[in-house]
Amino acid sequence: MVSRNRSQVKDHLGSKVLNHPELRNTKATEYMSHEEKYRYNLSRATAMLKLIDEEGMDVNEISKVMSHTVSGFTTPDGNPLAVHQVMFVPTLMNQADDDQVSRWLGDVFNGTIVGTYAQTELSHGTFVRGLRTTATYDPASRTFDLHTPDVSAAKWWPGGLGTTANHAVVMAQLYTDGQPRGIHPFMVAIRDRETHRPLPGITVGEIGPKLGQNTLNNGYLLFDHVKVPRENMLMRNARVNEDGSYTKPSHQKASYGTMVFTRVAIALDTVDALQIAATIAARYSIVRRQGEPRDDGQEPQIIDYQTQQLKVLPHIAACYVLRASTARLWEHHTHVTSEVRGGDTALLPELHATACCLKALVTQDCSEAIEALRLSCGGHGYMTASRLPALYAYATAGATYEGENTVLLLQTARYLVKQAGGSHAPPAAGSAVTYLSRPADDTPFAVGSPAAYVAAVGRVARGRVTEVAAALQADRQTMPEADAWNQSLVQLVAAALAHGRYFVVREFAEVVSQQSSSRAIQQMLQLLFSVYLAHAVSRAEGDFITYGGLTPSDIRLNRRHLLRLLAELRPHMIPLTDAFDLPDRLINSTLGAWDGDVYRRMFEQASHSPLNTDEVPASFHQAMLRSKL
Ligand SMILES: CCCCCCCCCCC/C=C/C(=O)SCCNC(=O)CCNC(=O)[C@H](O)C(C)(C)COP(=O)(O)OP(=O)(O)OC[C@H]1O[C@@H](n2cnc3c(N)ncnc32)[C@H](O)[C@@H]1OP(=O)(O)O
Ligand SMILES: Cc1cc2nc3c(=O)[nH]c(=O)nc-3n(C[C@H](O)[C@H](O)[C@H](O)COP(=O)(O)OP(=O)(O)OC[C@H]3O[C@@H](n4cnc5c(N)ncnc54)[C@H](O)[C@@H]3O)c2cc1C
Repeated sequence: MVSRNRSQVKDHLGSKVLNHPELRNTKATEYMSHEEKYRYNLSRATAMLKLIDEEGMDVNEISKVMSHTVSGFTTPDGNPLAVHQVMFVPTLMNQADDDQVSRWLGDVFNGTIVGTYAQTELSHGTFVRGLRTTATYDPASRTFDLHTPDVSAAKWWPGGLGTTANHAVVMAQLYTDGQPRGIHPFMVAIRDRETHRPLPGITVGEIGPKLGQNTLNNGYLLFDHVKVPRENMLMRNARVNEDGSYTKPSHQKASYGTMVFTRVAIALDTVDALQIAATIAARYSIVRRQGEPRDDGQEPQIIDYQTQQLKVLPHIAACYVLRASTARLWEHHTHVTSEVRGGDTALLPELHATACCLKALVTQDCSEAIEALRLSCGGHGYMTASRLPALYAYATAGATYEGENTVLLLQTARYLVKQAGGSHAPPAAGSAVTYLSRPADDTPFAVGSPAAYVAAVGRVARGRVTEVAAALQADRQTMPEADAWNQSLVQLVAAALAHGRYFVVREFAEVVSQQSSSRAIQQMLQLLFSVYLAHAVSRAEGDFITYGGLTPSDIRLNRRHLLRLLAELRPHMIPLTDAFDLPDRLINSTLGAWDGDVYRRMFEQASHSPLNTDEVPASFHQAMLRSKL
C-alpha cells in the first residue's frame, strides 16, 4: 500500500474528493431542517466511506482523510459515520480476537455492519468504573444478558447511534460466577440489518440538537434483558470461558485502549480546525480596512493595529507548534500500540498520561484561539457563513468528549506526582518526564533566546509538579486520600498543563534544530517559535515569576519583545497561512477566500435566506395578525 504524507494526501484528495461525482457539488445547509441536514451529511459520509474503501487506505491515511480539513467539506454539520470509523472499527481491530476479527470485519468493510462506540450513560461519562449497564454471563445458555437497570443508566451520546448504526460496541459491567469483573466491551446488534428496525429488547433513538455538529447523530440506547452470545464479548484482552471462568487482561486498562487512540486523533485533528480559522482571520485582516485614513489616503488594514496582531498572529505560530507535537504523539502512539500488541505494556502509562494532557491542552488552546480569531473578524465573524462559529463548536466539543479536559489533566497529574515522588516505575529512556528527577535547568533567562525560554518553561513545569506533589504528600498525613487529592485539584490541573506546555515546546525545539533543508525556512520556524514562546510567557506571567526564574523586569522586556516579534511576523502572515495549502472550497468561508472578495460573497450568501424569497414574507403578516388578536 502506498503511504502518502499529509500534504500529498490532500493533493490526492484534491482530485478525488473535490471532483468526486457525489461530493463535488455542495449545498448550503444552514436553512435545511434537522432531517434534511442528516440526509445530506449521511449520503456524503457514505460516499466518503466508499472512496476510502476503493482507495484501500491504511489507518494513517484514513486519519488524514477523516481530518476536519476534509470532513468539514464532506460533512459540514458533523459526520454520522465518524464514530464508526474512528472508534468502532479501531475497537474491533484492537480488542476483538483473531476469530472475531475474521467473523465481523468483512461485513464492516462491505457496509453491512455500521457501528458505534456506546460507553457514556446519562448519569456517568467521566467515571467509567461507575457505568451501570450490566452484562451477566449465563453458562447454561452461553449468553450474556445485557440490561439497563433504569433510565439513568441509558447509553447517551454515542455518535451515529441515533438513527445510523445497526451495531454497537457496548461498554458494560461484566458479571461472571456472581462476581463483578469491571468494564468490558461487547459487540451487540441493535437494529435489523435488512429493515433497520430496533431489535427486540432494544430502545434506541437520537438525543436532539446541540451547540454544533448536529449530524453526528448522537443517540440513546437501553437494553431490556437482551441476550448476546458468549462469542460477542471482545476477547483479545480479557476472556470469559464457556463455564463462566474469567481470564484477566494483560493490562488492567486494556479495554480503555480505544479512548487513548481517539484522544491522540482529536489532538491532531483540532489543529486542523485552528489552521482553517487562522487562515480565515489572516485573510480577512488584510482585506478589512477601517479607521482614520493614513498618509496614503487609505484607511488602515486592520492587521496593522497592534491589538489585531496580538489577536491573530500568535495563533498562526500555535498552528505550527501544535502540529509538530501532535504529529509526534501520533507516531509515538503507533509505536506503543505495536509494543502492547506484542505483550509489552511498559510504555502504556506514559502514553496515557501524554495523550490525556495533549488532548486537553490542544483542545483548550485551539478553542480559545478560534474564539479569539472569530472576535478578530468583528461582526462578520459572528455570521455562520464566516465558518468561524462552526469551527469553534467543533473545537470546544473536543474539550468535553473523549474525556472531559479537567479529568484528563488529573490523570496526567496523577502520573506526574507519582514520578516526582519516585513511587512509579522509573521512566524509560526518552521519556517526557526525566526532567522531574534531574536538577532544574538553570540556563539564565534572556529575551531573544529560545533555549532560555524553553528552560524557563521546564522550570515552571518542574516547579508546579514538585510543589503540588509535596502539598499532596503533606495532606496525606492528615486526611483521607480523597480529601487530600481534592485539596490540590486546581494546582494538579495547572501542573499537568505546565507539563504539557513543556512537552510541546521541547518537540518544536527539536523540529527547528533538525530542519536543515533551507536557511530561510529555519529562520521562519525560529521566528514562529519565538512568537509562541513569548506569547506563552505573556499568558502565564505569574507562573514564570513564581517558578520560571523570571524577574518583573524580564516580564516587562518579554511584553515588548512579543510585540516586536509580531511586527516582524506580520509581513509573512499570508504566506504562512497559504502554506497550510487549503483550497477555498475546503475553507468554505465568506471571509477567508484566497481572492479576498469578502463583501461580494457576503451579499451572495444573504441571497440564500428564505426570508428574502418574497418581498414581504407571508410569515410576517401571519405573526402580526396573531399579535393583534
Ligand atoms: C483524525 C480524525 C479524527 C477526528 C475525530 C473526531 C471525531 C471523534 C468523535 C469523538 C466521539 C467521542 C467519543 C467519546 O467521548 S467516547 C467516551 C469517552 N469517555 C471518556 O473518555 C471517559 C473518561 N474517563 C476515563 O477514561 C476513566 O474513567 C479515567 C481514566 C478518568 C479513570 O479511570 P479509572 O477510574 O478506571 O482509573 P483510575 O483513575 O482509578 O486509575 C487506575 C490506573 O489506571 C491508569 N489508567 C487509566 N486509564 C488508562 C488508560 N487508558 N491507559 C492506561 N492506563 C490507564 C491510571 O493512570 C491509573 O494508573 P496508576 O494506578 O498507575 O496510577
Ligand atoms: C459531541 C459529543 C460526542 C460524544 N460522543 C460520544 C460517543 O460516541 N460515545 C460515548 O460513549 N460518549 C460520547 N460522548 C460523551 C462524552 O465522552 C462525555 O460527555 C465526556 O466524557 C464527559 O463526561 P460527562 O458528560 O460525564 O461529564 P461530567 O463528568 O459530568 O463533567 C461535569 C463536570 O464535572 C467535573 N468532574 C467530573 N468528575 C470529576 C473528577 N473526578 N474530578 C474533578 N472534576 C470532575 C468535570 O471537570 C466537569 O467540569 C460525547 C459527548 C459529546 C459532547
